[in-house]
Amino acid sequence: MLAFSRLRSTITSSPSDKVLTLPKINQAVVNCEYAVRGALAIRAEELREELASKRTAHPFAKVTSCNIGNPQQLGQTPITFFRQVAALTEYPALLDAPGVADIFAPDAVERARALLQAVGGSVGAYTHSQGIPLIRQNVAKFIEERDGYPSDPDDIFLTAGASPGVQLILQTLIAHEKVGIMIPVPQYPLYTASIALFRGNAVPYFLNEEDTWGLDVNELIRSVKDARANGLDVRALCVINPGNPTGACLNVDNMRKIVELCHSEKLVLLADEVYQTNTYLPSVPFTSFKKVLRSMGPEFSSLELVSFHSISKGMVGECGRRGGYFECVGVSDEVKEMLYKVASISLCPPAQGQVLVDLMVRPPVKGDASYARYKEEIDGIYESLKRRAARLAAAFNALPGVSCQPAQGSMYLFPSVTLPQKAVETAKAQGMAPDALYCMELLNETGVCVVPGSGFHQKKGTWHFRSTFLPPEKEMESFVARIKGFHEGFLKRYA
Ligand SMILES: Cc1ncc(COP(=O)(O)O)c(CN[C@@H]2CONC2=O)c1O
Repeated sequence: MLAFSRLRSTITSSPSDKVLTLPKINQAVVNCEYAVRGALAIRAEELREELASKRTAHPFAKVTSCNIGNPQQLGQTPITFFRQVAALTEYPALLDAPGVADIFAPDAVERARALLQAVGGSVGAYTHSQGIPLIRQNVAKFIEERDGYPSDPDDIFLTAGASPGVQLILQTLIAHEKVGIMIPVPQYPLYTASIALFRGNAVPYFLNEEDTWGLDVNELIRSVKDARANGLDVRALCVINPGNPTGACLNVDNMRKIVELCHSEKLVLLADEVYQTNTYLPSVPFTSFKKVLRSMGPEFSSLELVSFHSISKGMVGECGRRGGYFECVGVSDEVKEMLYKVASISLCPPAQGQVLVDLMVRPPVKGDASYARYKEEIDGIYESLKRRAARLAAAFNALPGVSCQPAQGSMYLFPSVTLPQKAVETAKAQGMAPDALYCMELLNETGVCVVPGSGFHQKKGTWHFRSTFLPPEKEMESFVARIKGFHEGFLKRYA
């Protein structure tokens, strides 16, 4: 992939001949930013190309992408049952081929037949724009069994990952340029990028690092009142639980207060719950906002809640397949029809992504032929994530000037780093954030790609970086040693 800077320099015709020039295109496109795949990721790709072509020597043999929660890029094995079903739906001739039983489990063959029937015979066909009805029914059943409250398949929209679902809701909410959407700081930049793209206003509320990145409802009240006092039409509150980049998990009492606030301030609650199975502390298990909302009784039933989920995270990690859903409750039928209309412009979410959503919400159960292997694989990935989270947090905390909250959930650590004044000044002279300088030098020296905290927004005067804890366990010690060596060298260089 050509880095954008190099690509731009190859265009030779004069800008006046062109329509597609930066000054002329939609400035919302120019202004939006998505740090997870920003300058660091572009540089990482350049380094990958240089290593592959052996054009340039580097003090490392490979680039380790810890900038993105992409488990299978770092060696995580896909779940066997999921891939067996996907393979059979992709090539139905296998279903009746001789010897099929020697390779595929009987319940995989059975599920593939059922899914092929549900998609009308081929995963190559367009599906219903809201998603295959059978799969939406299974999602609703999953939600009911998880929460203990009814879920309606007509409230479920299957999507090409959670991202397009989030963007559809934000686009629908941002009716004019004074609309405000409350987002956590630090936040996952899908939100700030999309709000900018749709010309809305990000209304920050600050998470409390000293309280393991807790969400103080008084800060929410301050945020919404300040924004409204400044003339913004604040319409929604986005909560990421478990958090990205912080990994923080909300407790039920905190969630009840958030629901009460949304109800009293007439805010749509956007609950991003893509990491709902990535929780590592028994003291803070995952509870959905849907369950909390319904448990609070009919007084709150009018609250508009949109909850997002994805096949990209958890122990599934099927990011590239593009599957997910959102459930919208308390939303009027006429607005749901508008959501359907916009969804239908893109025709349908990927059929194979929908297949994986079905498998995620309806995995093998006790007594199924594939259950033992499925459980062993899921538990193995889960326990390994827990160990890696703890190991890397301890390694970061052992670095001078670094403080890292434990990962209660998700796939990331977000340590704060105290940077020498000389580094701060050097960064500013180079027109970059100090933590971006730190991350770029880390990448160039070790091949480890992380994301600077400035890409997630952070409290003024603090510097952070976000790293996944996804490197394979067998590489973790060398990974930690590389970061430790760099960090000590960086402090010496800028002492
Ligand atoms: C909180 C959150 N919401 C939504 C998404 C979108 O996921 P899908 O569109 O794939 O369903 C992500 C992806 N996480 C990004 C991608 O990897 N690292 C990140 O921070 C996320 O972290």
